[in-house]
Amino acid sequence: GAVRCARCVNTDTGWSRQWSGVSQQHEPLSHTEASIRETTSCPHVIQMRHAGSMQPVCRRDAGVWHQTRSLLWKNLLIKWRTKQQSLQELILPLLLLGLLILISTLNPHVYYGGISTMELERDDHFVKGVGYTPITNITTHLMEEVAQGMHIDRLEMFASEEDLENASLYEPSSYVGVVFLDSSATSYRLRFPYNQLPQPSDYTESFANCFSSSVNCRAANYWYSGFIRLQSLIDAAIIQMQTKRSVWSEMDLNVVMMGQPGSVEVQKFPHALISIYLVLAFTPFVTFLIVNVAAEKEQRLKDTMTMMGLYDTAFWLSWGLLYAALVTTMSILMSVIATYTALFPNSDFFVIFFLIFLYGISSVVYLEAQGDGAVFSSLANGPHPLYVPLLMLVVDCILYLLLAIYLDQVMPGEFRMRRSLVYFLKPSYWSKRRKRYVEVSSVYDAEMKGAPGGDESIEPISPEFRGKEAIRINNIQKVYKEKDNVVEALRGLTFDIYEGQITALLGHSGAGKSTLMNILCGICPPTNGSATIYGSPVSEIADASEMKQLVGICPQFNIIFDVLTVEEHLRIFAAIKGIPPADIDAEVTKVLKDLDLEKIMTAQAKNLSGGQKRKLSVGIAILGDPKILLLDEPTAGMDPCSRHQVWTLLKSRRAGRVTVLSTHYMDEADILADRKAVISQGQLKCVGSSLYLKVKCGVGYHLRQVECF
Ligand SMILES: Nc1ncnc2c1ncn2[C@@H]1O[C@H](COP(=O)(O)OP(=O)(O)OP(=O)(O)O)[C@@H](O)[C@H]1O
Repeated sequence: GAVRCARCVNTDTGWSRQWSGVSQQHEPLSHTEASIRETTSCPHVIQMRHAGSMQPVCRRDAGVWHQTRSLLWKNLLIKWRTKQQSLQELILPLLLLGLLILISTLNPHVYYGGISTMELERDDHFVKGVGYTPITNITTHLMEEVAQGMHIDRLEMFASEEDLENASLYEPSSYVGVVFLDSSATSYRLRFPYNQLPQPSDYTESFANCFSSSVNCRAANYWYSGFIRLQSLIDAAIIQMQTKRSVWSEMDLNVVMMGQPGSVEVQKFPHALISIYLVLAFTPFVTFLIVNVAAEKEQRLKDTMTMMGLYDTAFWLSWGLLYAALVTTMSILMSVIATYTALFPNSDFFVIFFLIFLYGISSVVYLEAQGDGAVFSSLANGPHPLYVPLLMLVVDCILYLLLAIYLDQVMPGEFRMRRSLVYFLKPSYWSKRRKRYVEVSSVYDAEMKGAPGGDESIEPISPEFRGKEAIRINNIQKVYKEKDNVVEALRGLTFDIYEGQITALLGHSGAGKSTLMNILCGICPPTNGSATIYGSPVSEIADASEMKQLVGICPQFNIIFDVLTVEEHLRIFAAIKGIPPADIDAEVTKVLKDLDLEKIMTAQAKNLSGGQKRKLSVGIAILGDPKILLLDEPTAGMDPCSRHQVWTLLKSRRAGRVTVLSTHYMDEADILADRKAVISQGQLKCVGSSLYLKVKCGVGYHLRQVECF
């Protein structure tokens, strides 16, 4: 490692000092000095090999946690600066909770103390009149006996049950009927007014009255309505008739109501609302989280950050941790409020907190209904132990997280490489990738083997650049397929891009420049052909964080978070790129100075002009002084002064690096680029210096002289 590092420094001293991320010395070092210093501070080395030479590069290690911290800070800033949205997230659940508490207070639980076993008082004055049917000697005899025992005011006989019913209509509340069902009158039916006996539901619904007094207890109505007395008297009269022996005088009729422990009547309405409430309370969090994540995906910020070396884990963690903190805070607040008010007065704060936090409200309602509340003792006991929903909810959380990560990988959207459906089963996914040298055929190889160069459109490269093919593009084709439309964006491009040169891609709109850039960045895969960066296929760059850190990307669109300032952008992207925290200040200051962004460093991105936003995107690309710069129309929308600043910057860092930019401006390509590739309708027209292009393709200005007579 030491020897390789020394070579890496020898390639370009200044660049290597920054890449090692340790030495901040700016005065020139002799190669020997630099070698000694860098040897000790270069623990990581990537093997980058290309046709005939091998060039190791020190790599930075971003680290998931380092990135997560920066993104978390970014998310906090976004939340802070979009206060209105954040307030909605926090206030809505609390407002709803207030409403719920109000409803609970207006519908309080009813608490009943226990009742002891008691004998019901004798009271049989309810039966005023009794009618019976049919009229026979036996029934008349029986009912006369009964009437004596009941002290009934009126005893009437009816020919049919229908007549008896009609008569009862005049005295609906106290008229009782006895209907004998057989000739021996041993079987009979008692007809009592509906309001004098308990309904089947009274046993559960009106039980509460039994605690206040036995008179109001509907269950005791069998006694107080005279039902039991009448039944017993008829039975006694039948027995007497059958056995010729009076039993009524021997019967002592008493009713004892059994005692009952205390209970709580739970109001169903507020508790039904609680389940709905929890769903609603967390809805703003879910909504805004989706909005935030979707916005970053929609604006291709996530994909671009991924191409700059962002770990997916860091992205998900940064949002996940922020929202976990918000949900935790909200759950604590809700639990405190809920346990200290009428909502869950019997429950333990911590258990309620866990349940709210993990969304297990149904169990709380159940336990509150039992009068015990959700307490620690109910975690493992009872018919519905709480640990079951708690466990299920934890499993839910893990499952959803894994699902989010999986879907993000297999359905990444338009601007990222799609992984196979079973990518996690492949050993290559779990093993850390090392760069491999992949031989691709190229113009240069063909020349070296003595084969004729053939293609007149490609200017032969000067000898000092031979063996410095950093990017090799081999017969790349890209076809976009939409429903009925097939667009051939690139039709077999083959050329090399050299280290130490600035290469410009020129072409009209729709020529395929951005497509080629995206393929080189690894943002989209080619349909056919291959491209390699220092021998590594670009498809591997998407999987290799070390390689991503070699490449600085400025896509055609701006990589901008509206509410973050220029300086904050640079700091956050510096962390994503793995620049050590100690070096970030210096690196950010350098970029601000180089691009003259110091005056607007505290301005939020949404307030920048188009050209300023573009400058910021270029600044982000050059952060960390990457070995390879891929800039898609970097100066679009910039004023002449800013364009010059960018040109100067790119020229100053040309040596030892690979710079590729696409542009519409011929003057820009002329001034800046050592080599220009002209692309038209997805095909390469010409590659070479300005002079070569002028000679071969007639690119540039033509002066025609016409003689006039
Ligand atoms: N996602 C896409 N889906 C379908 N067609 C696309 C897509 N991206 C690009 N194209 C098509 O591919 C062709 C090349 O587009 P590309 O953006 O690469 O051109 P360009 O040279 O960068 O143009 P400009 O200079 O205007 O940016 C165009 O015809 C374009 O319509």
